[in-house]
Amino acid sequence: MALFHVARYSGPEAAGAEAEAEADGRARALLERLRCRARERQLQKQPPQQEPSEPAEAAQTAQAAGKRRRRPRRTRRRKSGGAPGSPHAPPCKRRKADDEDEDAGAESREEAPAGNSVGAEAAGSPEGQGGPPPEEAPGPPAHALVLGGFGRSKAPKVQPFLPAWLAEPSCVGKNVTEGLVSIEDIPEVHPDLQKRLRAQGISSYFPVQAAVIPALLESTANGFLVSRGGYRPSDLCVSAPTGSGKTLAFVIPVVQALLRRAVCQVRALVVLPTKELAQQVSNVFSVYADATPLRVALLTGQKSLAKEQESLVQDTADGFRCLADIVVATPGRLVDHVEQTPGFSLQHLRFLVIDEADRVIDSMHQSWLPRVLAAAFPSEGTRDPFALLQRTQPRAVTAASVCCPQMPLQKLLFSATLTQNPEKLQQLGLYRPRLFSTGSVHGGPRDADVDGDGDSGGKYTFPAGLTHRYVPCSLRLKPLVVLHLILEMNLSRVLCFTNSRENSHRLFLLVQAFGGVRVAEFSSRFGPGSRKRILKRFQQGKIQLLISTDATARGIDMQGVQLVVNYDAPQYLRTYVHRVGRTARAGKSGQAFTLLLKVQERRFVRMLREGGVPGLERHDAPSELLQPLAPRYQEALSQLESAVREERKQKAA
Ligand SMILES: Nc1ncnc2c1ncn2[C@@H]1O[C@H](COP(=O)(O)OP(=O)(O)OP(=O)(O)O)[C@@H](O)[C@H]1O
Repeated sequence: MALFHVARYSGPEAAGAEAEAEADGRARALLERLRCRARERQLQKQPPQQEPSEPAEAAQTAQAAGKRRRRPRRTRRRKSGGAPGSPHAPPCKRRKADDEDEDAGAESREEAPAGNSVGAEAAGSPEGQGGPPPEEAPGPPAHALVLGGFGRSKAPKVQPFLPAWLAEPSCVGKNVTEGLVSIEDIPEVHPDLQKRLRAQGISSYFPVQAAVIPALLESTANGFLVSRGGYRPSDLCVSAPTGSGKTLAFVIPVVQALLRRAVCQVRALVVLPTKELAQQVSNVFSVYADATPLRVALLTGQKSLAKEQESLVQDTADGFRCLADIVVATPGRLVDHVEQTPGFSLQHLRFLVIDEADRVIDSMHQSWLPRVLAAAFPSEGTRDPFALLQRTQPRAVTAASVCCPQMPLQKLLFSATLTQNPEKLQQLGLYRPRLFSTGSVHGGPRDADVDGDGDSGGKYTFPAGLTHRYVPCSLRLKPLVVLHLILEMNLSRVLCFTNSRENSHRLFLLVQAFGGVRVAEFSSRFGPGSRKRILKRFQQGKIQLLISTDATARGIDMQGVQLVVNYDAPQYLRTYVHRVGRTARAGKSGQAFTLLLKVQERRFVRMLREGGVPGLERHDAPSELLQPLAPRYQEALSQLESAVREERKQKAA
């Protein structure tokens, strides 16, 4: 079968003759079509029983008419675009011309229906004079689908169809300084924990805590086994801004629920994406579990596997004894223990908390969750037949399934940028999930380009005390602008993000060579111990400018960060949300500056506008203000060069 039709160009005369013949043919076809139509109309007027053979004939005629009706379009196309392969029409242009022609045709068809054009042409024909006026020409049958208008009409935006639990979340207040609920107003919280909260300087709950804590406590009101009404508790998803107190929203109810436990078993597992975050959350658990019999274990790889194993299980004469009620872990290290630690059991797990859940979902390819679930729900063969609680995967409720008590495993997901993509959430196997969210039902940025994963599903909520600015500048002047901002504003705690550890290191060397700023860098170049020390020194105010990769962008709670500088603009909104969220935490104010090259400006401004950033201001760094720093900067640049050369030599040696 030929894929292309090649028409040979046979000179202007031939082309003219061909055009004439074509025009003639078109006129004949049109005439024939009008005749057919007139015949059809006549037939319609006559009762069918008078002419038994007519339907078939009419069908044939209609078919013929249909065939003929298609012909003019083909000729028109040939006429306007030239023959395929013709030198007058290069292939790609021709296709465009075809499209335009088709579009225009479609549009004209919509504006002036087929009947009209026929009518116009029929005005000059004998049948046309005798026939009904064009507007009386029968249109397509009511049930027929009329295609067309693809070109110009604006396609309506496709709204994602969300399941009810995502479409109708329980709304949580956005602003942590408004709608606070005093500690006494949630009497369900254990008095000892209330005392602890007050000792930490907390007198009221932030909105997300006031919403989530009672909901979680309700699901454990009847003990570990079932929630109110005897049903399995719902899994919870919580989406609230950075610094809005999500950590306490799960720490308080988990600690309270476990207070009643008789035997030490791993009953709460908290999974976080980085070591630093896991350490931070473990510290918070320790504060609230301190005066209780509950024990917290941290599994991140900061200590050796053997040391971590010692904190988890004890090998006794009667068998293994569990030493931890709450385990806080990073996914990789958790899997190591599931596979290599004898006696480490997750069969009594009651809570699985996934903090920074969207990031953890992104790392689902590491398949840590199936392994954890396999350990939590043992298969038939590996189940202890004498265990009091026989645990099975959640399934349809039947008389048989409720006859013996089951320890439910409740999943709790937290993030400032929780995915709204039902398909991604489905990977977690959530049971009757419930969403707590500060945002409206998300329908904003298409995750794909704003977030890179196509799933934020909407605009994000930012801390109310955060101001967003961008500084247009050239690549050469970026470091100078950072120095200018710090020195001009006289800031004591600034966090500066770059997109790579190389960029962080170079900027660090440059600022160090410039002098006058207490600077440090933070990236995967350093081991866990050094990283911990750097963060501590930053917390203590010993470091004025911390230059970091995205390793500190998520979840890290550092007190008193006044300014976040995006030295390298983040590619995705989700990254921006977390980076700038290191300031303006817990109702405080803070500033975020993003340095933008000319080529980045448009996309970035659009991304933030679509992402729900409340007012992005432009901040110019005029050259007269940068000028006084220039000589020192030039000197620092030459020092940087020699420092880099030196480092290369050392690496090569
Ligand atoms: N009710 C409260 N009153 C006062 N401060 C609080 C309260 N709850 C939490 N905080 C403080 O607010 C800060 C931020 O809390 P937290 O780290 O839990 O925020 P987050 O929502 O998890 O932020 P991120 O999304 O960045 O991880 C912490 O320093 C915490 O001690």
